[in-house]
Formats: sequence, structure tokens, C-alpha cells
Amino acid sequence: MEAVHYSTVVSSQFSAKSHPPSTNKAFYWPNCAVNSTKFSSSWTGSSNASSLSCSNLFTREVCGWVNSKTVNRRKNMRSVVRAEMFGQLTSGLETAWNKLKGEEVLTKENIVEPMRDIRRALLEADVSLPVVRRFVQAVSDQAVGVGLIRGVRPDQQLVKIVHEELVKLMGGEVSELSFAKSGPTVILLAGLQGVGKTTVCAKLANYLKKQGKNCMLVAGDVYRPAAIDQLVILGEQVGVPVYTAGTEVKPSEIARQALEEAKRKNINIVIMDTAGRLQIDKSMMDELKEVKKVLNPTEVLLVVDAMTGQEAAALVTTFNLEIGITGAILTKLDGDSRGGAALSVKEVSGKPIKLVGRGERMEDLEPFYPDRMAGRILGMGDVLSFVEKAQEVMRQEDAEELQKKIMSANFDFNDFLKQTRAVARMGSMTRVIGMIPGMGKVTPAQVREAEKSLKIMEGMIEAMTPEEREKPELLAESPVRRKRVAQDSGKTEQQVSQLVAQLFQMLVRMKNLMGVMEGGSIPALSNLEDALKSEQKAPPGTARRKRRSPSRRQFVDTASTRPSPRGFGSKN
Ligand SMILES: Nc1nc2c(ncn2[C@@H]2O[C@H](COP(=O)(O)OP(=O)(O)OP(=O)(O)O)[C@@H](O)[C@H]2O)c(=O)[nH]1
Repeated sequence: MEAVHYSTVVSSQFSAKSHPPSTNKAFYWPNCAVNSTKFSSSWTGSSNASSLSCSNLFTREVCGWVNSKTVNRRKNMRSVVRAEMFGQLTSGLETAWNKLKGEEVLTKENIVEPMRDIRRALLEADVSLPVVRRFVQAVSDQAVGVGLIRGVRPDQQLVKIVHEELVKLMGGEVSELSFAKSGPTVILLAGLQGVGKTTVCAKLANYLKKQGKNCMLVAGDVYRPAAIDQLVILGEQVGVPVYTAGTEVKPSEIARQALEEAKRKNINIVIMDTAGRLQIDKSMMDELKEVKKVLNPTEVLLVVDAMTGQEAAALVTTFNLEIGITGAILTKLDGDSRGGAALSVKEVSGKPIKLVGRGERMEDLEPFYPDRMAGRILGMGDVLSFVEKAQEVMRQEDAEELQKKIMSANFDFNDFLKQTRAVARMGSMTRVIGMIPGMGKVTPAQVREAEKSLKIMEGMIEAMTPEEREKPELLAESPVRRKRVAQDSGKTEQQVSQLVAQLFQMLVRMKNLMGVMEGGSIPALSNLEDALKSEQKAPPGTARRKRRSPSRRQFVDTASTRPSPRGFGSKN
């Protein structure tokens, strides 16, 4: 049998086959080790010099900086808390793979303990018991029959089987929203109190508006006057009209009036918010049934809170039996959810999760991709979501301009600032980092530090003159200038010096990366990684006394288009 390396298996999960080519055309993420399982999951997009590579490099730069700063602190931590959601589940599953280290082949005997770990991890993640039983059975059946595959270790085989089963468990394919063939598409949202319905209404309108749809929101929560105001404010925020009729009109009547108005105004999509209750009671269900009858909606989506675990799956089942729903929206996946809801909803209720909410911002609503979610659970990161986010925040022209600058080693502080802001627009660092394979073990403290350092950098760059931003060597050569920037930004001179040094280090890396891309030689990347590791950060004023680090020497050799700075110790 042909040797298969795990990296191929993982890469194929993220292959262009299952996703539109546009999602991976401009991405490059070199040699990421996946958690402690040490799987090499090299994932590459086009080998052409790509516009987003700079964005990724930048993020990595920031993450790397934070990592190196906190590595010692991390050693002292008793337990590693993951920034990635489902952290506990990921760790629990890792325990299972680790039990197979040193084994030659998967057997009935040696999978007993790992299967017990998987079962425990899923139960602790609040996945419902029947689901866990079926899952464990399916994985065990396959694991025993798999036999020996040359080049693939048994623990790797098990990860692959679990990945496939997780994808199946969560519904396999993405479940897209349906749209009406004629007339407005009506989406009715239901759910318990505080799950995020009102917020989801606006997020959904925002999401569909980006796809060119013309939306209208309907305020149907007549029991909580603040909900109407909240929807009006959110509607304004996303630029979508909101139909309101106060609190004295019955929700079914509001629905009827709103639908008429939508037809009159040629609205494509009507999204109706409804009241939430603490308990599922009969009057609530009857009211929803009445609204549903009037609207004849294309989609009836139950909004459920991911934090409620398997309870969310039970709710989806109840609502489906009572009123008939088309799917669920899982909110608060950015929170401390253990994964039970995401893993149980489809299997328990038969209804798919269509969308997920990952934060309080209007942009924080995404389709639910079972394969990406499985990848995240297994700590493989979510490269495709990362790429999509990056593409969303970076205009093509900006990216191309940046590309040119990088290739000619002309990247300055203005570009640095642009990149900082692009990263910030991608959302909280927790989410961004969680999407990167191998970064699953970054701690929340590290993430907070990364976010803080982005702000600090921004403050220092803003304190520079336009000339200094364009010519970073002015700062590199002049302690006086650095002192002024430090004073104006309220930071220390050392911080300013570090930032300047960092920019030049980035230039070296970019230059090297461009070399790799032009030549298409991947192995050179490991040299780059080695070069990066061996870089020393010379404190300001010591550059001349210390031996020049390899990367600095390299910079002097390669970045010929920019006069190299005379060192941080020179007078000005
Ligand atoms: N972190 C996080 N918070 C969310 C998310 N979705 C909603 N929220 C927050 O959850 C809280 C409740 O959201 P609402 O939209 O008011 O909930 P609701 O279901 O309409 O509440 P009722 O009208 O009382 O039934 C708000 O503070 C939202 O910002 C999410 O995906 N992540």
C-alpha cells in the first residue's frame, strides 16, 4: 500500500475541492506543527507571491513576538488553558491519541483505552449520551478494520477517523439558507430569552446585505419594549429598515402588516424577531404558530445558546415537534462553550445548524461548516475561515500595493499601521489565533497580550512624523527621534527601539519569504524558520558591540533598495 503522510490527509480536508477556489488563492502559511500531536500540517495556497501572505506574516509576527515574550511564563503555568473554544474537548481527545504512541497498528485491544478517553471527553463536553454511544461505536468499528498503512501511525489514523466521524455527526455538508423563488423570503427567528435572537436578526440582515440582498427587520417582541428599541438601534447600525408597530399590537398582526409593507417596497428578505421566554410554555408556542401561519416563512430558525450544551439540542427537538423549524443558529460560540451543542444538535433533532454567532459584533455571524468545526475541535485550526476573514478586511488594491512594497523591501510604518488595523478588523485575536493550525494552545493571557501590543504599536506609530513613518531608518539612526516618539506616545524608549527593530526584522522575513515564493522552494522555509529562531534582539545601543545576527547580516545583503540604518547607537 502506498505511504500516506498525515499532512496529506489533513491538507486534503482543506483542499480546494470542497471550497470555492477563491478562498485559498492568496494564502500561505508555512510549516505549522499541529499541537503536541506533532503532525506537520503544511498548508499552502498558491505558490505565487500572494497578496495576503503579508497579512498572515504580520499576524504571525505579532503572535510570535508574544509567544517569545511569554514562553517562560507559560512554562510556569500549571495547566495550559486554550484560547480556542472547546479547549477541554481538544485536550481530552489528545489524551486518547497519546495512548497510541509507540503502537504499530490499531487493534481491538489497544483502542480500548483511547476509546474510553474519547467517550469521557465527549461526555465532559456535554454531548448527549446516545450521541456519544453511537459516535464511539462508529469510530471503534472503523479503527479496528483499518489495518496497517505504511507511513501513517495508528494515532494519526485514529485522528483521521475521528475527524471524519465528527464531520458526519455535525451534518457533513454546510446547510445553506433557502430563499423563496418568488416574493420576499421570510425568516422567522424563535428562541428562549437572552439567547441572542435580537442580535442575530441584525447580524443576519448584515450578512445577507453583504450578499446584495435587500432586507427588512420586524420587531415582534411585544413583551419587552427595550427589545424593539434594541432592534431599531441595531437596524440603524447595519443600515437596514426596521418595521415596528409598538407593544399593543399582536405579533401575528405585526407580521401581517410587515409582510405587506415588504411586498410594497420590493424587499427581498424579511427577518422577524419574536419574544423569548424563560420557560417553553404553551402560550408562547401558540403565538409562534400563529405568526408562522401568517408569514408562511421560508426559514424558521431556532436561536440557541452554545453554552447550554446538549440542552440546546433538546430545545431544537421540542421546537421542531411543536412548530416545525428548518434549522438552528448557534450563538455565543466564542464563549466558554464545551462543544456539546455543536456536536449534538443535528444528531439529536435531525435539524441542521445553519449559522453560528461568534461574538457580539454585527460581523460575527458565519455559516456553520462541519468540516472546519471538526478541524477546530481537533486543534487543526481553521485555515479557511482565517483566509476568508483576511480577504474580507483587505481590499485587493491595498494588498497589491503592499505586495509591491514588500517585494522591493520598501515596507514602512504606514504599511505596518495598515496591517495592524487589518488584523484588528479581523476580529478579536482570540478568534484569529484559534483559526491558525498549531496555535490552539495559545493561552488567553497571550492573546490579551497580543491585543495589547497591537494597541501599543499603533500608539507609537501615530506619534511618528509622516517622514519617520515613511523612512524608518530615520528612527533607527536617531536616539533623539526615538526619545521624542516615546515621550509623545507615553511609552519607553526601549519600546520604541523594539518596534523599529521589529520592522527591520519583518523586512528581512518578507524579503526571504518573497525569495521562497519566487523560487517556489519550500524547504528554504525551514531555513527561514531557523534564521528567525536564531535572531537576537539587540537592545538599543548595543548593535555595534554585538556580533551581527545572521538575519541582520542577511538584511544588509538583501534589502539593497533601502539604505540600511547606521545602527541604533549612532548619533544624530
Ligand atoms: N459573546 C457573544 N454574545 C452574544 C452573541 N450573540 C448575542 N450575544 C449577546 O447576548 C446578549 C443577549 O442578546 P439579545 O439579542 O438581546 O438576546 P434575545 O434572545 O433577543 O433576548 P430576549 O429579547 O430577552 O429574548 C447580548 O448582550 C448580546 O450582545 C454571540 O454570538 N457571542
